[in-house]
Amino acid sequence: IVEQELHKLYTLVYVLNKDKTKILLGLKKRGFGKGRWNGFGGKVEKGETIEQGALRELKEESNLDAKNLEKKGVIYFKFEGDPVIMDVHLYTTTDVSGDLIETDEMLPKWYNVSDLPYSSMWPDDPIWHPWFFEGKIFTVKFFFKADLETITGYKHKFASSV
Ligand SMILES: Nc1nc(SCCc2ccccc2)c2[nH]cnc2n1
Repeated sequence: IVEQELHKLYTLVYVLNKDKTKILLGLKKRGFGKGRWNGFGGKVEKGETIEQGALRELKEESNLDAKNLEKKGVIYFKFEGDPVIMDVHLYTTTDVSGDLIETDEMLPKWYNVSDLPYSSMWPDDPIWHPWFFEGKIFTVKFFFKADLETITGYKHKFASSV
């Protein structure tokens, strides 16, 4: 029998300053990824596009409105024992308005891109961040153990620049 893969859509938005020396991260205060610094994002809901979901999550979690989002790729996460693959659609923006606030989801903080708190971030981040900061557009799939900590493998592709 052909086993169908189950996918669930998510977004992840990174706000950078104009000269891309600083990046806005949020410390997740509850739920999935609690205790880790990350971009802003979450589930894409019924009736919204992926991009609308990204804008909504950024607003809900930081109070920032992004004028436009730049698509950087998709990161797929497969966790051992869980049939559902997470499709995390990755965006950046340098064009935001609104007053940054702490929400019950996220504690925001600006970091120098050269000095990110990787020991308190997801273990895959240092693997794909270099591609991301080099402006590459990529897809990458990570295989995790059920501990949400151990990466057993990954494979990636770069989008053709054409
Ligand atoms: N950087 C990063 N982000 C995520 S989830 C981001 C999307 C999300 C999903 C659910 C709630 C809020 C946000 C990761 N998962 C496994 N490694 C990971 N790395």
